[in-house]
Amino acid sequence: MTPAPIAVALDAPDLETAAHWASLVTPHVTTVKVGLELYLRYGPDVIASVRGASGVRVFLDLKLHDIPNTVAGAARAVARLKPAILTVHATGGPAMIRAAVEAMPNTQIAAVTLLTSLSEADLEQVGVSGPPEDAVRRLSALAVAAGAQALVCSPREVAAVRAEVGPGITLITPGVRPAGAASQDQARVATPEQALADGADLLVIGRPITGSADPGATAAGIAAALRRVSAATGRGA
Ligand SMILES: O=c1ccn([C@@H]2O[C@H](COP(=O)(O)O)[C@@H](O)[C@H]2O)c(=O)[nH]1
Repeated sequence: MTPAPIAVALDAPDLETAAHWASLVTPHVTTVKVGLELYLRYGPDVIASVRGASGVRVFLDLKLHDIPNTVAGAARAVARLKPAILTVHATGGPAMIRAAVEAMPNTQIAAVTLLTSLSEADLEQVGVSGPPEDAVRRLSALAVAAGAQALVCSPREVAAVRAEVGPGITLITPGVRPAGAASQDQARVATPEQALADGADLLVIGRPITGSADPGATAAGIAAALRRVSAATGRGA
């Protein structure tokens, strides 16, 4: 069975757990994601541990956000780890995004638009007023113009972003929750089926898989649901 376009977020407290989750889900998904919790605790060695023998694609979600020179240096520092994807914040601006792109020619630089944990009210508090979709579209256009090959947005905005940037850009959506699952600290969410049908290329899913009794079986179940959407719509999977 072809693995589904899912990046499982390995937000684990220790390396053994992360590597175990990775081994359980890799038959069913294309990608595993290493974020701040694991990377800051274990450093670069974590990448080889989760990549394991399967050689699964690793998405390094460091969400870099600093002046261009510093981001370029940070990107060069992780380039040897050969992540498939590295995140930077779109609000770092075009020069910062371009610095990351130029520093990592063999990695997709994904610009995070607005964190999926932020509600419209939260966004208002940090000075982003109006529908989140408007700011997400604007940041997407800016990031793509600066060279980003991928964008991170919520599944609620993915159709609008696709309309904005066209077919050539990889759209990555965290904030994915199977029907009936708790949204936890995510604010702008949709189901895996909806995210794929609306144009997402890669669905980031963490706790609904890793917090389940059987992460391998849960990943397999979501992958099967995505294949059904794909068969019906011709999208992804
Ligand atoms: O806007 C964003 C950007 C990144 N993330 C990351 O995705 C996962 C989501 O995990 P869940 O357990 O499925 O909520 C997590 O690693 C975040 O750091 C995001 O959620 N939103």
